[in-house]
Amino acid sequence: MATRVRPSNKRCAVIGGSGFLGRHLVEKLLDRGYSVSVFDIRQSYELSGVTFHQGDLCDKQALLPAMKDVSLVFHCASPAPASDDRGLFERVNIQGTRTVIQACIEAGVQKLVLTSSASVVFEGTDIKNGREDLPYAKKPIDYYTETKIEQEKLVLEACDKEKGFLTVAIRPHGIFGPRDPQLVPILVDTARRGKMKFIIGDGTNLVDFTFVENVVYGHILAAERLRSDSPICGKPYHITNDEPVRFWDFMSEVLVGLGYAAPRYHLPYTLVYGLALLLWLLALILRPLVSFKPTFTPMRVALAGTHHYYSCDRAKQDLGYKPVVSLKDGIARTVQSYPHLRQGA
Ligand SMILES: NC(=O)C1=CN([C@@H]2O[C@H](COP(=O)(O)OP(=O)(O)OC[C@H]3O[C@@H](n4cnc5c(N)ncnc54)[C@H](OP(=O)(O)O)[C@@H]3O)[C@@H](O)[C@H]2O)C=CC1
Ligand SMILES: CC(C)CCC[C@@H](C)[C@H]1CC[C@H]2C3=C(CC[C@]12C)[C@@]1(C)CCC(=O)C[C@@H]1CC3
Repeated sequence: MATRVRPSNKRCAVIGGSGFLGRHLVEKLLDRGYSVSVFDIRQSYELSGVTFHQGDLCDKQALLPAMKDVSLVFHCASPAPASDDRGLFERVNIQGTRTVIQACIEAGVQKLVLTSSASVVFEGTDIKNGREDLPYAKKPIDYYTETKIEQEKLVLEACDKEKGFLTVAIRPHGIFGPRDPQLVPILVDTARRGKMKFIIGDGTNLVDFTFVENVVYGHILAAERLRSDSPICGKPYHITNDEPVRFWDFMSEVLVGLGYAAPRYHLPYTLVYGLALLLWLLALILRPLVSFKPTFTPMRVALAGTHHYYSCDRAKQDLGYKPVVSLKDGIARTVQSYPHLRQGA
């Protein structure tokens, strides 16, 4: 009888390992002595100790070789939230996640850690110190969020202690840090086009921004604590910097750090949201004729003008989580890492 190689505890796969969070996770896993197999639609770097498998996660046959002899899988791939391609989100986040689960089970993987999002409970209105028991958004703000909800449900429902397949979901919020492709680049692009002069609302809304290394730490703690006798099986966990900050203070600190002026003039939230909605509708109607992408989408306006911060007490209690990098240090390291985005560069 052929003996099955028992997957090594220190061998894992990162789906989405070429992306912003994925690559930081891979680097930390290597530091901690793991050998890593990366599965991604693109290969963005080379690193010793990492085996790359390029492919679409919707393709089980492509996934299986990346999971060979692997006991632990991190799934942090998703189309970019800025896309408005509903079909793509459904195919990758929902069908693709089903395929990931099937491939894990077929390959004998024991643990699956999903990168979900705290936004799965956000409907565009204030959330203050939201806990994990808030209901999923009934009216998600976009297709990205809609499909992240389904994705999280699929992964958590697949947790099966009897079969030895354990799952957990990490819900980060507003990840930032070196190599982030969206938050700082979008902010700087908006500033360079002279559109970062206005504060939406009164500017006092509190938001979580989470330094990427804290998000990575939360993932690794969850993976290492995931055992059939632990309380974390099949549960979601908020991972934040645990330092809610005024949205506009955070934006101003990054902008000023990079040499741009901080926004100063206030605009009423409802006015900007209404205009963003109108523009979004216009873009939809005119899509067959002209294609334009408004800067202030309803989703961005909602994120910029409301409170949305989350409690990470559950992660502190069950995972022993505590942020490893403060917001102040995270911002300083982020600003330093973008010399090419400085004013005048
Ligand atoms: N950034 C944030 O603020 C937050 C992110 N998250 C979640 O964290 C995770 C990582 O996000 P982030 O690192 O910012 O995103 P990135 O876009 O940087 O990384 C995602 C990676 O997945 C790849 N990918 C996309 N589709 C497929 C596919 N079909 N098959 C294989 N690989 C694919 C992407 O390739 P390509 O770039 O070519 O599409 C990219 O390399 C996501 O699940 C996201 O939902 C949650 C909360 C906040
Ligand atoms: C144009 C400006 C008013 C705002 C520019 C900054 C935004 C690009 C970012 C501010 C909050 C960010 C955020 C996300 C993406 C980038 C921002 C909108 C997410 C939607 C990314 C994916 C998630 O799961 C949730 C994030 C919430 C915060």
